[in-house]
Amino acid sequence: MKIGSIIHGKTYEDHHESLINVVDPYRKETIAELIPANPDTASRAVNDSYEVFHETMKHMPAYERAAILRKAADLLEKRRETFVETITQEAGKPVKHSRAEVDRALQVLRFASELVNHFTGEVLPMDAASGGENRWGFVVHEPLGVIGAITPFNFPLNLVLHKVAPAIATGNCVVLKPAEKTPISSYKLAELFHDAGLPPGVLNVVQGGGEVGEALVNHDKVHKISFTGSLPVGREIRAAADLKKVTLELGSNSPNLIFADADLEYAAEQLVTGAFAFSGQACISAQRIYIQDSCFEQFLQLYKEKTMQLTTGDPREESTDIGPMITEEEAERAFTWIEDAKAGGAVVETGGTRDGAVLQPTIMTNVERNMKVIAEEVFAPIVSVVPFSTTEEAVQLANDSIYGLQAGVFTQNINRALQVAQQLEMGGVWINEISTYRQDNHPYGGVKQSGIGKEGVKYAMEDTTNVKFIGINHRYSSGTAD
Ligand SMILES: NC(=O)c1ccc[n+]([C@@H]2O[C@H](COP(=O)([O-])OP(=O)(O)OC[C@H]3O[C@@H](n4cnc5c(N)ncnc54)[C@H](O)[C@@H]3O)[C@@H](O)[C@H]2O)c1
Ligand SMILES: O=C[C@H](O)CS(=O)(=O)O
Repeated sequence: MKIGSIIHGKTYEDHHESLINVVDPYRKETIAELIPANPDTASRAVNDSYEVFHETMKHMPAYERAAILRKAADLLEKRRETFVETITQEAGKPVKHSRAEVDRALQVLRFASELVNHFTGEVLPMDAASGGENRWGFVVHEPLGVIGAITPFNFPLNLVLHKVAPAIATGNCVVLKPAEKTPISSYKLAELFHDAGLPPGVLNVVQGGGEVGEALVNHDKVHKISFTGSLPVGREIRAAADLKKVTLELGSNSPNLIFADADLEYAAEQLVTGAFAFSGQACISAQRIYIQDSCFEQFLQLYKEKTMQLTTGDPREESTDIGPMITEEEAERAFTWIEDAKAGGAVVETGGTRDGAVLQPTIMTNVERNMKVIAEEVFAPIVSVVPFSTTEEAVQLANDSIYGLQAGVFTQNINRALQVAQQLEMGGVWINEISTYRQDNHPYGGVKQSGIGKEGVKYAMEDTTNVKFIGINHRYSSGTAD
């Protein structure tokens, strides 16, 4: 299967000397060949979306946009298993987690279709200012135009839809550049939108690696870049984007704080999923667990027992909890971080071994604050368990990071929970829930070096519009527009 860029509903198969192999990370078989867009193709995709925006999309009424998004959701429901298989094949994601991703993607489309008809501006009380009598003021949201969406490998459907659905909902066109390791979901999604009645050119897809992403960032007809991916690439994009609007959804080393009064059994159970689902390759994966010292041993024991029950193997099997990482190189990189930490005195409580791209779920203790496994985004099934004594110390340890995306706090004391939630330097805090839990309707996006801007359907919709003010002096307004 060859996968090319999709422009105005047509697949482009540019002549290109170096095709990119899309590899099933578990079977290590090539499942598709990606034809990278050359600079002309990337530019053609943007120019086409720009024309379609001015000729069609900016005039499309809300009810039509809502209907297309609703139809897309219905089609996704019908094609659910195809997308589940695709995600499992291209990302190596265990099938039960792929199913959860598709179900969330469905909700993203439904939230977007419902919000379209309720997305309002406001009327301002202009006479709040002295001299403002006889005036009305309106705030309206206008679509930005063409949005360049650049996405990562780990949620190849849902994180794409977090950009595409809100942008369509507010009347924009999108040129999407999916991750080159997992481009098939996006290819199928473009087909799905076409079948749902989205006019050609509203969603164009350009295939390839970083250089194709750069072409979008540098194109003067792209009005906004919405990027999800790593911090180094996010930095480059921010620097190159000049005056374009940007949303950057970047990395994290998410902390989870467990106080002695918490339900330890529950916390341990949740944190097995929180740290190890999809081999820790989620930006809000639980990477740091801070546990009050009086119950450190009890928690660690429980946590180890539960972790050792995880089933490793073929991601196509329903019983598999842990499949491969995205590549063997990534598994090797994470493995060397474990070895480095061990050399510095850290202890592997369970796991710590690698077979090809499969890294066993690994719990570490005795980890020092500057070791990579805790200080950097590990993006692998590795979690560090660290004791604390006071609330103040727990907050200080959790905030000791360049990142601030999402955290979990486990305690039965609501006053403490709220106090800690306020003190954590995070985009989001969950109480009695893991950092890794996300619903697609809440605001989501980090502080510090975890990013800029928010997603979560309604919040992403706001970020895909220009806020325009229109005022009227109604004492002197008369006549008709033409
Ligand atoms: N905050 C979030 O919501 C969130 C969600 C998922 C993943 N992530 C982050 O994504 C990272 C893992 O994903 P990844 O390995 O695919 O990330 P990545 O940064 O390597 O790649 C992301 C995308 O950027 C493109 N790209 C690479 N270089 C580029 C450049 N110079 N200009 C423009 N585009 C470029 C890639 O081709 C890909 O499509 C982790 O750091 C993870 O935390 C964040
Ligand atoms: O990888 C980070 C993602 O934001 C995870 S999720 O799709 O939002 O759960």
